[in-house]
Amino acid sequence: SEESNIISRFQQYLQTRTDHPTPNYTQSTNFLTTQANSLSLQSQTIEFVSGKPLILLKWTGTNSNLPSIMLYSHTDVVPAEHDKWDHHPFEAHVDDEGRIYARGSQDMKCVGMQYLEAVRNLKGWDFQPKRTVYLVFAPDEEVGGHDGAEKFSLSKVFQELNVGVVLDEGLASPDEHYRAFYGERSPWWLVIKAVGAPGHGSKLYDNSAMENLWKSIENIQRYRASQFDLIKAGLKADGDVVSINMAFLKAGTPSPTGFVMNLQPSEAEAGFDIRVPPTADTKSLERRIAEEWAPTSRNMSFTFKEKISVHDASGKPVFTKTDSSNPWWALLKNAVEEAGGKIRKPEVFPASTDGRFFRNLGLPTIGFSPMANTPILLHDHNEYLHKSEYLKGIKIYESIIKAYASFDEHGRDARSKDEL
Ligand SMILES: CSCC[C@H](NC=O)C(=O)O
Ligand SMILES: [Zn+2]
Ligand SMILES: [Zn+2]
Repeated sequence: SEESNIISRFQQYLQTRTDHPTPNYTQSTNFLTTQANSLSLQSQTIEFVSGKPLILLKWTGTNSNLPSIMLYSHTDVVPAEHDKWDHHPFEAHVDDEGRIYARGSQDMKCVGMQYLEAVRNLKGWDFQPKRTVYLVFAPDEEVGGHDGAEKFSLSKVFQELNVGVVLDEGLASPDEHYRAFYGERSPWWLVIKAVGAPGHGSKLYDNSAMENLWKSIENIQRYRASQFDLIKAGLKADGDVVSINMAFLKAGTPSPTGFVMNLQPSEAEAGFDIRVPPTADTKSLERRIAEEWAPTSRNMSFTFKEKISVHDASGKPVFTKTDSSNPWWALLKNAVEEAGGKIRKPEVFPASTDGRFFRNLGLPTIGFSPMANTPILLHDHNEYLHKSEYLKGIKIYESIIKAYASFDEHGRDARSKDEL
């Protein structure tokens, strides 16, 4: 039946082994270009970095002067610990309830495939887009996007697409409302290091490396709790506070049986994943890091493994407007509603997506993955998406693509008057 063909195509994509650390992009590229050919979409494979292909598909609009629509997704997925799953993460097993289990079923092979299925249906109904629609399948997102989306966003190829609006990934929603994202927090990956005099494990003295680091961790923990309390009290959403979590601790003097127990080490280090909302007071956070978390007065220093600015080149916080200055937001919301979906108030994405590279250019970019009634399982064991939600999502994209591709005002110029 038609439905089983749709599910089987999704399974085939899920079965491509694009998991890190060694994604097989040859497999995914072959699959996607076969799909593109079956839909008579022009396809191009571009390697900004050798071995990391980006697939660009084009559905030409009747009015190609209008800025185009870019339907963006990444092809790579995070690793999966096979033995901790109920079903093999790359088999795409469908259980009796209709849940499709696979790494990438939520993040975000669902979205990439739903774009294709929606285009297939629209073509079948002879829908003619006014705007050109591009489908982009990019590599490298899960490891930072520098060899995929970033190079693409800065390329001549991209410039020539004259993109007016970008759709990228969002998150599943446990309730019946879809979620959409107009911005995202920026990762600051902080490493703090303490040094101090070594000494006998029995001795109480000031200024050991461990003590110096410990004081920082205590301070960081208090700050973390203050941010988390805002969420717990219902005052702020996940994406609206600064999150900070310890990623590693590195200290101690190794011995054949573990660590030397009666020696206080002369160096100690800890790493933190900090996420900073677009409108955060970054100056005060930087001051906090330098003066409280890694003060030189306590023999400490710090470096960033990653520090993505929350600001654009002109110093303004990066986010996409969702007021009347951005017609793409209202078009999306209405299109989702017309297809029978409900959409929540737009939010700040708590982690990072490739969408940031396009938002940084000033392009309206909305993060959206149509998965309602679904637990958030991205990067988790037993990631799954229910068949019926997947199929519903295709209808949602048909509606969005129809609305976007038919919109014939010069949307890009209407986007944010104070930026022009
Ligand atoms: C700095 S790029 C990191 C990208 C990654 N994205 C999805 O999980 C994240 O950790 O948010
Ligand atoms: Zn993703
Ligand atoms: Zn991811």
